[in-house]
Amino acid sequence: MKISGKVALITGGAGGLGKAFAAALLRAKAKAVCLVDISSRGKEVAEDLRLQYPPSQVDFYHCDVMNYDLFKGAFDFVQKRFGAIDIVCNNAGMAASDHNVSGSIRTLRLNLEAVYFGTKLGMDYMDKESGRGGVIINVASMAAFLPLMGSMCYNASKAGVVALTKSAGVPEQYEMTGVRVNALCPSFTETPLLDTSSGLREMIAQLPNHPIMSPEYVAEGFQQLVENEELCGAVMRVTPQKGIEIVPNRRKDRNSSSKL
Ligand SMILES: NC(=O)C1=CN([C@@H]2O[C@H](COP(=O)(O)OP(=O)(O)OC[C@H]3O[C@@H](n4cnc5c(N)ncnc54)[C@H](O)[C@@H]3O)[C@@H](O)[C@H]2O)C=CC1
Ligand SMILES: CCCCCC(=O)/C=C/C=C\C/C=C\C/C=C\CCCC(=O)O
Repeated sequence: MKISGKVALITGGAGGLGKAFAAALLRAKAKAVCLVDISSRGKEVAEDLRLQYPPSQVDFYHCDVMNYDLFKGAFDFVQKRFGAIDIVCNNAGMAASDHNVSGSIRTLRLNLEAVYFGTKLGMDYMDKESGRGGVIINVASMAAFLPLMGSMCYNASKAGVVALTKSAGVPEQYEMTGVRVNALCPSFTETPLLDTSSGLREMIAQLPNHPIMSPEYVAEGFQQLVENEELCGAVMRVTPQKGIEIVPNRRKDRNSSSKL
């Protein structure tokens, strides 16, 4: 998809990766980006991006994406204000250690359930019947493949996002909806999330060959998932070791006798 002139909605847009994704779209001349976030920091982030990237429009919509009705309100707001939605990025996320039961349950709800809400809403608003087609990028993590010790629910939520995205992005579905759905799986990236779990930075420092990536580098992968029309149901890894790569997809050929 050509980003120029398009309208995007990014959850967790006040955070490290969300801001970098918004900036990448704005550099590519998106018409408008709406940052959807539970943190009021989103107001300053939107103002900062607006000043950096005129004449694109940057809005902040305050909402908890774990509440379906409130999240739907964000879609209604963007649809009404700009007449269409083309790009949805389900990026809001959190982590909790296994010792923290309520935090772990909240992690599953935010990182997986809210991504389901955002994927469903993205399809409802962008499909060929009510919209003009579009693309949804769900932010998972390398933790979907290589579990981070001490955070079962974080790892499970991210593996769930990969499976959900593959299901939503099967070619048969795309033919009906005109909406591509892809997953982005970064390794450790320099954002405030790394400071929300005590001992995490020390744990990363002990991993061999695990430099922390910049959000701008991860945003290069994000932009490819948006722009490349070939990618649907795709899972992209972004790591300092192997760079930006698409995980081979065994179900790519819909005429293949094996659907596995
Ligand atoms: N930083 C890293 O090393 C990696 C991060 N990720 C994923 O990237 C995504 C973005 O994370 P970061 O930018 O790193 O973290 P961050 O903490 O900077 O940003 C997360 C944003 O989500 C927002 N948020 C939290 N709960 C919300 C809710 N209920 N409703 C709406 N917004 C909510 C926060 O206010 C924050 O602005 C997450 O899904 C995370 O799991 C994936 C791989 C690596
Ligand atoms: C190779 C896996 C890369 C995963 C990258 C990623 O998603 C990073 C997430 C950052 C923070 C949150 C994840 C889990 C933290 C929760 C608990 C860690 C407990 C640490 C401890 O001291 O036990």
